[in-house]
Amino acid sequence: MNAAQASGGRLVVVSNRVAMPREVATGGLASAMRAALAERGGLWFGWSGKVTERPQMHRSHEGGIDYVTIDLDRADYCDYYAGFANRALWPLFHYRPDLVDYQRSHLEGYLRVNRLFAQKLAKLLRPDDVLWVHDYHLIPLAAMLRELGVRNRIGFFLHIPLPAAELLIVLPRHRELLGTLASYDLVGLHTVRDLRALENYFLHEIGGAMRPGGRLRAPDGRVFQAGVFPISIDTAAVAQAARDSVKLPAVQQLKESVQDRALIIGVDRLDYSKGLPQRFAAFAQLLEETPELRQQVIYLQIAPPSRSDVPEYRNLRRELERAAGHINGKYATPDWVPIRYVNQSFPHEVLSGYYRAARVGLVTPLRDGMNLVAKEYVASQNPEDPGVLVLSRFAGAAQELGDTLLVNPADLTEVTEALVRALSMSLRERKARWRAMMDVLEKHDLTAWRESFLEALYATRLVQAPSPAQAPAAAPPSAQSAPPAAAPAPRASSSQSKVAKRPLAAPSRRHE
Ligand SMILES: O=P(O)(O)OC[C@H]1O[C@H](O[C@H]2O[C@H](CO)[C@@H](O)[C@H](O)[C@H]2O)[C@H](O)[C@@H](O)[C@@H]1O
Ligand SMILES: O=c1ccn([C@@H]2O[C@H](COP(=O)(O)OP(=O)(O)O)[C@@H](O)[C@H]2O)c(=O)[nH]1
Repeated sequence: MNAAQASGGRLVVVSNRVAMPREVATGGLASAMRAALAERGGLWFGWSGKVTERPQMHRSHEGGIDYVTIDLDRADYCDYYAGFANRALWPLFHYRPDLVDYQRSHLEGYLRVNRLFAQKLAKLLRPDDVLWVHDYHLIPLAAMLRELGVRNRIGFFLHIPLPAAELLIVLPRHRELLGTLASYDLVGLHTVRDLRALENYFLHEIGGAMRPGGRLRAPDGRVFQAGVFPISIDTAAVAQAARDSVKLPAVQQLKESVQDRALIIGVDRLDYSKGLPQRFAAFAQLLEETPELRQQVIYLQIAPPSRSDVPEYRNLRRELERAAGHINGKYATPDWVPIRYVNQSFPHEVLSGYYRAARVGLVTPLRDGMNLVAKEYVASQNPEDPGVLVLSRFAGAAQELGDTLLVNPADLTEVTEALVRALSMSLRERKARWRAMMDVLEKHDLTAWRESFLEALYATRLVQAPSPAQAPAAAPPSAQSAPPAAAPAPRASSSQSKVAKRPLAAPSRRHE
């Protein structure tokens, strides 16, 4: 039993995306948290995925998990999700400042929805609950909960990359927004590179200071812990699902249609961060430069549409349709089509069978927080005849899966050469590389990720204070920015603080 279980407190997960039972969860965060909560039970709070005129709150209980979700009205959805989160934060954090479309109204909507989440959630909390907030949609949530008097332990995990400070400062009001990270007890990131970016930003842009043990002190004295926690998959379950997948008609049909050709597979949300145009171009280059492979390979790209209300995503879809049509038109023969481009999502069981049927897993994002598909591909392989992963060095997964073929996705020739190498790799080398990566994934699986994060969250402080269920509705001012009890820190003088005095706040919208 770990510290979190020993406490007896509920785990309360808060994320924009909630994977409801029986829904296909296309997105790493949703699939990972569903598995984590299924193991331990708890409450999952977030957006229902619905956009309605009259937003409602929905409650249900299944498989040991309480689900509480809220709808968004059109304005909130547009400003918060399709606006600030996915047109400002997402492109910037994925090193695409050229795609950032910052609008003040979007930021206001983002703050409005965070405040709405804080108000609804605060009423549901118990004193010993441990909160785990996820991702870039909800950066200021802890600060807003603290304003409402919530003193519970709150951890935050960023699922996407944290870019260098030079990029973060492009965001208007970045100090006010990112400074609120100090209201968490623990901030987790996927890689050491992300952690260094956070430390560097806090030191040089916020005016914070490093404290012993990987803690950071904000200018107002708040201290929080920061650490690296690479997310993972339920390795044993994925491997078992892949073994069982032979029975699935969908998997049998794919294998029959491929016959004895080599299958290359890609599985990605239709997102510009995933490097799909470059990947299609690399595959075209492979066919052009290696004519002997024509007829011998099939590239299956599964790409469920994502964030279609954001123009860049719609443009990408059109671009890929054109590219796939062009490549197939040029190289296809009456009995062979080189690219199978599928804008549909599949359940995990089917995907694991598809991964196992593929000689090559092609995962070439331009930037990616982690990329769980890379890990799922490895875990799904047949140990006696494993396929080869070709992986972008800019995916967080590359930090752990160094035994794969690492490529720079912008270098089409490098990707093409890696594909040739993967397709011709000896069984002996494939087995050796696969075993090394599987050792990593068996040790660092989803349970290990969750436990290490929660252990670290528990270690941040020892004293619990009452939650709003017991505390007055509005906490006294002194409680609002108190540093963690086990980590008291001197308060900086107000002149030292680079964080703007005006708090990030927006009028809250009525919500029924
Ligand atoms: O919720 P959506 O807007 O439909 O997007 C799906 C998710 O995409 C992102 O996933 C990230 O989390 C993965 C797990 O840590 C990680 O492997 C991947 O690299 C990230 O891109 C996003 O961060 C989630 O919030 C979304 O739910
Ligand atoms: O048709 C699909 C496509 C993707 N996924 C899942 O969606 C997640 C994608 O996570 P990843 O970290 O690779 O990228 P993200 O989409 O979160 O950026 C993985 O668990 C995939 O198995 C799925 O279940 N069905």
